[in-house]
Amino acid sequence: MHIPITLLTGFLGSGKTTVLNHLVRQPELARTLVIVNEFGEVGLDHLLMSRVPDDAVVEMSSGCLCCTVRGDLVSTLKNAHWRYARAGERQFDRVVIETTGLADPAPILQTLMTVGVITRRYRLDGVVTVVDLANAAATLDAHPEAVKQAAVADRLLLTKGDLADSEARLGLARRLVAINPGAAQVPADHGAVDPAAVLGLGPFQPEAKSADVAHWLSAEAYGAGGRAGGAAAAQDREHQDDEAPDHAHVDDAHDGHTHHDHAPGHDHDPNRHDDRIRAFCILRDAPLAADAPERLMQALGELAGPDLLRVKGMLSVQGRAGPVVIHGVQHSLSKPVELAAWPGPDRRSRLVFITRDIPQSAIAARLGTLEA
Ligand SMILES: Nc1nc2c(ncn2[C@@H]2O[C@H](COP(=O)(O)OP(=O)(O)OP(=O)(O)O)[C@@H](O)[C@H]2O)c(=O)[nH]1
Repeated sequence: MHIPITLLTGFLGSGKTTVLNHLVRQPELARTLVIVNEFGEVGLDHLLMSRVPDDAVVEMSSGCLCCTVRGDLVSTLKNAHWRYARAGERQFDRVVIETTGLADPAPILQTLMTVGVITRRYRLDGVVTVVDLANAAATLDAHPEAVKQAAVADRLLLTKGDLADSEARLGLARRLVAINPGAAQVPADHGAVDPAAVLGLGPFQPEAKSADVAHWLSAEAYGAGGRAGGAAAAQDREHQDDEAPDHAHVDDAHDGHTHHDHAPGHDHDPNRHDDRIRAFCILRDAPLAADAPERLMQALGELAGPDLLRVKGMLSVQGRAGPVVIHGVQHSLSKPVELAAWPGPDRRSRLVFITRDIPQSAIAARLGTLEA
């Protein structure tokens, strides 16, 4: 069984360590290997995590995780089996990696998704991005990496709500919806968050209920929900060029804080990095041709690069009982995997994209006809 890895990323000083300190005290994370990237000489995070058993923390001080220590990350994960074992038995069942603030998450994700010694034993469970409500607006304006961190997230944890007024909180929630409509926004005041809100986010868990796959895809948050199949639904939808989506996909199951934000269009400042971000869903009503997954992966391979921030898809393919699931981050694409069952009656193929500067029309043209 593959060991799930959660990537905890977020803006500088946003509260990642505070979140992690809370999480590692929860019983659900009792058998978790925490890998912390330290930057500079003072192992502050390590001190803050003093209650984590020493052998569960790997401190890597050789530099920024995204650029210089991927080799360390690979060897740490490769060796973890025997290094964190007692009497020959591995002492952890999951991994959380905390990245340095403002690290570009893409190279780390690429490492986790594509390096053979990792993918043989581990699977990426989810990307959790911590967003500091007090400072995020300025951070998003100043740092394209911050926008990227929000765009690749499966879940957004909102910290420092106590330091932001309600207008600022709402404005930021809307802005994050525009960047990443599928990622639920969960408050994490002073790091307090339900482990269920950050674990089990991936689509490939054997024990997962099939409904979780739909949750993972969140196509409805991209404007693809609530419509029956049929010819009228066959057209592609793009909501993002000029408008923010209709509603935030906010995870109210785990935290009890529900915001159903209705997001109008956002201001258009050409200097804002997030104005280059587009989020859209491409739908296909009819089952796709048997070779569509391969053709799709080839087309996505040509599109893959720094501007393909995130793609997730659930495909209906002729001759397959369950949906075929794909996903990718920038340069890295997962292999298509067939799931045992559909999560519900909606059997349309759905592909959700978050891109930078790539319009839906360009993607649709590249994908071409995938139907039989
Ligand atoms: N008021 C308030 N402060 C918070 C909250 N969450 C975290 N903090 C504080 O924010 C500061 C930064 O938190 P850290 O957890 O160190 O942030 P980090 O993201 O790990 O920081 P770097 O690793 O340096 O990027 C600390 O002083 C925390 O106590 C919150 O919800 N409210």
